[in-house]
Amino acid sequence: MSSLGRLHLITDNRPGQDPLAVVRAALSVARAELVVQVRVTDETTDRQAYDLARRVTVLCARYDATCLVNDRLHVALAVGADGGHVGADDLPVGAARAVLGSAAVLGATAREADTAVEAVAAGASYLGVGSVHPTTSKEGLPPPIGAAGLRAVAAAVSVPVIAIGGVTAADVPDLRAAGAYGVAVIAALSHAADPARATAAFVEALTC
Ligand SMILES: Cc1ncc(COP(=O)(O)OP(=O)(O)O)c(N)n1
Ligand SMILES: Cc1nc(C(=O)O)sc1CCOP(=O)(O)O
Ligand SMILES: [Mg+2]
Repeated sequence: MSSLGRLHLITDNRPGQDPLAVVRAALSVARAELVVQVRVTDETTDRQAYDLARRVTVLCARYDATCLVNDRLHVALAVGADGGHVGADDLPVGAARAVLGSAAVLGATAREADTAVEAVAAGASYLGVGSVHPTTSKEGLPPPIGAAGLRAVAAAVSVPVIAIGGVTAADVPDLRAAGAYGVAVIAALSHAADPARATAAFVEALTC
């Protein structure tokens, strides 16, 4: 069985957000079960992304948690992160694998079985699959694929499938039943009144 964490916290560094506070709270509860994916806005400079990713990498190391960097693989390499995540507008999966090396964790976004199989063949070690539900955290996405779409992708691959898009802790049982290994969230943790408590609800649902 894969040792990849089942709860993926994707950072939100939009104005008014405090990504490091959310990461600290989530790590204190989920510990090594947490994967933090450092995702920054397009307006964020590489220097700012580097500073955030460096801090997150240090925090994750204290808990033996995994730190990934979204899109900006040079930042992942520069801070010594565990790997990265790429989608359709980023480096192709094979190129990303070549950049990160064979030992890195490499996630790829997939919405259908055929692209999922291609991504795994090109070197993806897990897949981010969605959006399973409507989300307010990313614009311009195709319609949600639901649990049925997730099931079709999960049945086609043997790497961990991480469900993404409008996921709450209450959704976890259905998503696991559809083949999800874990979930990736922004709002459910970053916009929670109590991120530590919200993390605990996810951990319980993912590990029971
Ligand atoms: C776990 C996970 N799944 C999917 C995505 C989306 O990646 P991408 O399609 O490249 O979109 P951006 O996040 O870069 O806007 C993800 N980041 N993580
Ligand atoms: C970054 C991202 N990618 C998605 C995809 O479907 O590819 S959905 C998404 C946003 C997920 O945030 P929330 O948990 O707040 O819905
Ligand atoms: Mg991307």
